[in-house]
Amino acid sequence: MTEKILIVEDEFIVAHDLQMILQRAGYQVVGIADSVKQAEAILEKQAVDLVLLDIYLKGRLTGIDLARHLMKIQIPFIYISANSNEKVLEAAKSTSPYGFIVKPYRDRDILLSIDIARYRKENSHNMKTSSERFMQDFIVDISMKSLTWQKKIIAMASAFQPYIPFDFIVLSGIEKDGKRYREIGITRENFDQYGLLSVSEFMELTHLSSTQYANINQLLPETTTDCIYIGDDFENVKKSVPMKNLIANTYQLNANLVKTFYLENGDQISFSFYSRTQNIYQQAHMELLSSLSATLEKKLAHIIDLEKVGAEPVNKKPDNILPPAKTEFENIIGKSTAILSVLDKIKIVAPTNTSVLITGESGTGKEEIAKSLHRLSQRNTKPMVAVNCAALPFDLIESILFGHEKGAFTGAVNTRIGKFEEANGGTIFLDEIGEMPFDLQAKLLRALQEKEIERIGGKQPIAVDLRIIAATNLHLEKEIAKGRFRLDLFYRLNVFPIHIPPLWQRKTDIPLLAEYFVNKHAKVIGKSIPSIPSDFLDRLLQYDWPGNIRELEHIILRSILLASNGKLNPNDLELGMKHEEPGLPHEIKTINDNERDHIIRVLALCKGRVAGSGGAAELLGVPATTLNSKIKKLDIKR
Ligand SMILES: Nc1ncnc2c1ncn2[C@@H]1O[C@H](COP(=O)(O)OP(=O)(O)OP(=O)(O)O)[C@@H](O)[C@H]1O
Repeated sequence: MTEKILIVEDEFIVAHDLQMILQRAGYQVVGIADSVKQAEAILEKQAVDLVLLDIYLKGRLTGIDLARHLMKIQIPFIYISANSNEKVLEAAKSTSPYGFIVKPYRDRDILLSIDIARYRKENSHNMKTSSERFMQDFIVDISMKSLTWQKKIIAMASAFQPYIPFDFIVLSGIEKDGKRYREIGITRENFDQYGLLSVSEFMELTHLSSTQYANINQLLPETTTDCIYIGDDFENVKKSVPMKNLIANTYQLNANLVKTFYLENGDQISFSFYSRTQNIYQQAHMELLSSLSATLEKKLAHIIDLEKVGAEPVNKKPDNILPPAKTEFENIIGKSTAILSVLDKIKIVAPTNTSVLITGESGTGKEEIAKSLHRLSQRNTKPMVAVNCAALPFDLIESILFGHEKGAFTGAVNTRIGKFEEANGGTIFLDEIGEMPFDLQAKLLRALQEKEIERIGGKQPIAVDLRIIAATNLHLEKEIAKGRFRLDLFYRLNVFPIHIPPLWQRKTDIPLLAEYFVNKHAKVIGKSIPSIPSDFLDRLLQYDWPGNIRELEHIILRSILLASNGKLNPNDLELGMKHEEPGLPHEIKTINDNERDHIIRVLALCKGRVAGSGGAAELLGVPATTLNSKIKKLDIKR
């Protein structure tokens, strides 16, 4: 089918140039508009598959205004603008475009961006239908299981979580007579661990007497009208509905989505989803619930037994019906809202073929997330090949990625298979993608789009079937604004972004991580550390963790090495966590001298051990072979 494209551009010459490019490539141009008003008139009359959109147009309204309308009516669009400064990009980004082309452009930039937009559209469509299908099947399935109503509710909540993230749900039932409310709360305790909360337990938690509770509830109970409350709307609804205010304050919640289902027997069941994450609920969440309405209205009566809700005691302990988190994410420790939402995202995207861009500061666990994505994908029997783009020698990078033929250049004595071919059928993990040389970014983009690579000196392209996961600790939009990163590559990679927050934003994970690292390293080192003293933990919690989880792990490893009589000493932490004040040191050392001194200090700490767990190489975060060659080069002697 020929895609129908609308051009919204106020410069006549540019608009006609675009039209020629598109028509030559076989696209149908359904119109050219020079203002938002004119574009809206065409959109009303014509079916349009894609809009090419300039930012500054005739009239008061800009392309960004039209973009908001296009978002609503779900028509993909690509910006074409001469303005690529950070501010414009930020505003454009908030409208979720499918691409951004900077003027002046070449014909192939336009065509490539349309290909990328098509890729993104197919992905979001597949993701939407697969989540709808999954939830439909799940609801039917769980309704037929012979489980208690409590277990069924928890199973359903847990299935909803990746698609409609929440920290708390209020389930309200209104029976046929319209009078009696049945209410129950669902709390998230951990990944795939939920607890049910009865009204009396909620009263206990909030120190309210039944009269006080009844007063609040009678004033205005939890609402049942379908609505999304985010930002100011959430603040306002808290003021007008005291029950919402109480719930939000009790669990530090910041957004709410309400959806009611009308059962065949006349009962109504309403779901009020709450999240700690601000602005999290969007129209897409409501649409997913609406698409499930028919199934839910038929099946909910077999899942939630309103007669029993409120009449029976609920489980106090978190219930756990699905396989425990350990089997899925055993390498990722943490139960902060921030890390749980990362795990939810992994769960959604892992089984698909979608490209993922992982962002986060150094040492936040980007590589661990990439490993989980691969492990939970259908490609897990094939390799995941990791490439650190920052560590590749500039002149060899192309050959390392794509391979070369024998004799392709001086020194190419044998044919060499590149990382892309090595990862065929599996996943390629491009770490530190922001460091990839600009020229090579075009080749990478071509490889991704055309699904084929060319070895240096090769005569024919080689087909590769890969899933790409990229990671960066750079702000890629800033790199784009500085002209160091390709905008089109960014759009191709950033199909499903996962941001990992730094450790200081999820300090609640520190005790769990500390316990995990103490157990992991004490065992290998052969020391018994039965517990973590509270003063040691307090000290860890006070620190601001500029180096994230990697730094936490190293500091704990070093405290274990220094511990005597099986007791971790908070004073040992001082050593590791002290930060030099910025500024010039008294004595200016060469880089080599500095490196030499640092290695000597770490070797002394590890009693001269280079390799293995607890060895200097591990503490320094380099392979033992690298450290050995540095020791030799820097002439470090025992
Ligand atoms: N949630 C976690 N649970 C347990 N270990 C973790 C977690 N996150 C990270 N780690 C550990 O912390 C260390 C650093 O993680 P990782 O290498 O994945 O970080 P990164 O973000 O890729 O760093 P960089 O940007 O420097 O490449 C690793 O040893 C990893 O196993």
